[in-house]
Amino acid sequence: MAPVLELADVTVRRGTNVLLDEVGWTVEEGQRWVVLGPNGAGKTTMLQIAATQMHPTSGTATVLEEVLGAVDVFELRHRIGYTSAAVADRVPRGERVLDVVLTASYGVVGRWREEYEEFDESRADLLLQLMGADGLRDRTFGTLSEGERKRVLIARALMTDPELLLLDEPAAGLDLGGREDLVGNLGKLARDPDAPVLVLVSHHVEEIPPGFTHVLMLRGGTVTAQGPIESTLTAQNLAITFQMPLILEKRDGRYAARRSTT
Ligand SMILES: Nc1ncnc2c1ncn2[C@@H]1O[C@H](COP(=O)(O)OP(=O)(O)OP(=O)(O)O)[C@@H](O)[C@H]1O
Repeated sequence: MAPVLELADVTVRRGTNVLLDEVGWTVEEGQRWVVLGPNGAGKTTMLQIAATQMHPTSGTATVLEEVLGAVDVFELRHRIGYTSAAVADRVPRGERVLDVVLTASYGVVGRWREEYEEFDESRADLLLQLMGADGLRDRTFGTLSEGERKRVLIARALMTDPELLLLDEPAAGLDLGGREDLVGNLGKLARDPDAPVLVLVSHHVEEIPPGFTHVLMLRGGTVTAQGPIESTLTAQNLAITFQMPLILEKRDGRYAARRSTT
């Protein structure tokens, strides 16, 4: 089966800055990836390429078997669910939550004159329910807490029944309870064989939901480690990535890391 996502020697340059440096990465059907790295590592840039929001300066990015630069990205975007701080910023604050989810069907933010079927509304309601946000459907987006917004945006990202779901720091800004709820929901999604291929960007190993299968670590635009999570998510690889001696623990499918003082 062809990979869902394939980056080959992908480099992104802005002026003299190298945001990504000859990155190679292959994501296959059924896999659930976490992308870890410190601030400024290039995680968002990598996800923007996967989401077809950015093209590489050099190298080849193939998303859902289509090569970026040789395809109508607007058609391709329909097959990709994507949440990020930038997506959240584009949602009008006065937009009704149900419409935030519904409008994904047209790839727009802000409901205007599009027509929706009853089926679309039922699906949006179901997804809000799946994310534990069904009580919010008639609220406006601007009145939601940070955690509630994240849930709504993941429901939105799932609306088109995507083949690839890209989540850029979905737990950022959440309190402990909110993070645990989110990790629980993403863990359920990770274990669902019908769920899309998942890629989650995070700074923290504590945010990795159980069921995630692979990890890619990035520092300064360069991949420091990648592969199956069991063998690749090690204290040594984390220490190289975060440039700090670290202790890594795993318990009940969850990870925790802290600085080593020895
Ligand atoms: N347009 C640009 N011009 C110059 N440098 C840029 C530009 N966009 C991003 N960068 C730099 O590229 C690097 C990678 O940015 P990116 O947002 O991909 O990192 P990140 O790993 O997602 O970081 P964070 O964890 O802080 O969100 C950063 O140092 C950033 O300052």
